[in-house]
Amino acid sequence: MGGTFDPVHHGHLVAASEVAARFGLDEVVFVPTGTPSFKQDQDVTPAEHRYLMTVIATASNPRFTVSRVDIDRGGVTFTVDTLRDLKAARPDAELFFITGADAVAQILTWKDAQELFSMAQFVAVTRPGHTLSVEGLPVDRVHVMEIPALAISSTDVRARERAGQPVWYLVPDGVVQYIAKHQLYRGLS
Ligand SMILES: Nc1ncnc2c1ncn2[C@@H]1O[C@H](COP(=O)(O)OP(=O)(O)OP(=O)(O)O)[C@@H](O)[C@H]1O
Ligand SMILES: O=C(O)c1ccc[n+]([C@@H]2O[C@H](COP(=O)([O-])O)[C@@H](O)[C@H]2O)c1
Repeated sequence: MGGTFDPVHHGHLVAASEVAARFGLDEVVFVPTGTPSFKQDQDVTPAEHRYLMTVIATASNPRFTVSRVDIDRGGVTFTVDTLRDLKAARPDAELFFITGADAVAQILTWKDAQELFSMAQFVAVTRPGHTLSVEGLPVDRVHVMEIPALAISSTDVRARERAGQPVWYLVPDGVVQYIAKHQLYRGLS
């Protein structure tokens, strides 16, 4: 599952769990972006914080792991590189790339877009207020999956932190504590 995870929240975790159940996946690898390609105009929290929060959030699920490939590669993150690195590490695996329908809606503008569809199947998870137009996308390689309505976003979590509002139960307890310990999101949008 690819995302900026700034921070990871229960919407991401429910989505990963639902997709794993629907497609019978052995493992869901959370891959926090290095420098997200479409968020270069935004302040993004340093990758090590996003990575550690994702490790904390997924630690209790034996099928959830976290990969550093996008962080360690450095530079702007492109999914074509993510998939190449994951495939190199697991040559026999059939890959499903999970991310939000809002992101998949723009997939034709991603780097090496046509190549992507031969490297993995794509699962676009929807959340309240986001739908996906599948026009122009190969229907046998892109699956849309509705996730039980969890209107949680990282943007909202950051805004709540900034405003001194609680984020308990929107993100895992360990992530609440990590945010407080490192005083994240006090000055970010
Ligand atoms: N509550 C949710 N339900 C289903 N999918 C979600 C939910 N929140 C995020 N996603 C999807 O997960 C993918 C990766 O998430 P990302 O790290 O960008 O989180 P986000 O909450 O969308 O962040 P931000 O608000 O900062 O844009 C996104 O493409 C997004 O659409
Ligand atoms: O490869 C690309 O060109 C590309 C462009 C935009 C987004 N992505 C990927 O889509 C996923 C969701 O991105 P984001 O910015 O919504 O967190 C994440 O894994 C990104 O690396 C990939």
